[in-house]
Amino acid sequence: MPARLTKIGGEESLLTINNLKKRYGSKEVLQGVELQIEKGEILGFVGSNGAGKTTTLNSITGILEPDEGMVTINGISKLNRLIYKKQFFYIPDTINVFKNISGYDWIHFVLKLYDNKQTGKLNEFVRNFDMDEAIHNPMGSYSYGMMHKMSLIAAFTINPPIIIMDEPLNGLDPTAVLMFKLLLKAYVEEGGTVFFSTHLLDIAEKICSTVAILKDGKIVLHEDINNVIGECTLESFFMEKQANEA
Ligand SMILES: Nc1ncnc2c1ncn2[C@@H]1O[C@H](COP(=O)(O)OP(=O)(O)OP(=O)(O)O)[C@@H](O)[C@H]1O
Repeated sequence: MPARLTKIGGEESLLTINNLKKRYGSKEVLQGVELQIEKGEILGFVGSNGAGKTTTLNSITGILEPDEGMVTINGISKLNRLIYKKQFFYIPDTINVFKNISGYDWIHFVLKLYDNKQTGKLNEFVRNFDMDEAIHNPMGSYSYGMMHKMSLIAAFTINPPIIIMDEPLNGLDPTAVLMFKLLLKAYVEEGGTVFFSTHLLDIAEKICSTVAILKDGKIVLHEDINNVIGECTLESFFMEKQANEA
C-alpha cells in the first residue's frame, strides 16, 4: 500500500486513478494503479525503464484504452469525453504534429480546441522560450527541443486544471529548463496542478511537491517530497526503495 498524503477536508481529488490495468499480450504492465492528485500538487512520477509510466499517462489521457479502471479529473470521467479532454493538456514523449504548418498556426489550432479565445500570455511565453522567429517556420523544420518548447508554450497558454507531461525536460537547453521551472511555479501558484514522469531525480527533487514511484505496474509510494529527502537525495531514496521492493 503506497504512503498517502493527508488530505485536508473531504473534497474530491483533482485527478483520481482507480485500479488501472493494462495488458500487452501475456504481460500485465499496469496491475491496478491507484493514485490521487490534489489541486496544487507538482507530482514527479518516477520508475525504472519499462515500469509503466508512459502506459499510465497514455491511459489517463486517452491515447491508450486501459483494460480496467477508472480515471476522473475534476470529477469528470472519460465518458464525458469532450469535457474530460479540456481538463488537461498532455505533452507526450513523442510529439507528432502536422509538419507543414507553422508553430504559430498549430498553437492557434490547439487553442481553438480548448475554446481558448484569449491568447493570454502567448506572446510572452513565445519570447520566454526564444521561439519568436521559429514560430513562423513549418514545424517539420523544428528540432525535438523546439517541438517540446511549443508544447510547453501551448500548455501554459491554455492554463488547464492539470498539465500532464512525459519526460518534459527531454531536449530542452539549460535556458529553457530554467524557464520551464519558473513558468511551472507561476502556473501552480495561480491554481494549476502538474503530473509528470521523469528520470531526472535531481531536478525532480527541486521542483516537485510530491513524488510517486511506480514499480512493476503498481504505485509503491506517493509521498510529500520533504518526507522523502530529509537526510538523503531522491536518487538514493529511489535506489533503496527499488532494492527493498525487489
Ligand atoms: N505497444 C506495446 N506493445 C507491447 N508492449 C508494450 C507496448 N508499449 C509498452 N510496452 C511494454 O510495456 C512496459 C511499460 O512500458 P512503458 O513505456 O509504459 O514504460 P516506462 O515506465 O514509460 O519506461 P521508460 O522509462 O523506459 O520510458 C514495457 O515492458 C514495454 O516494453
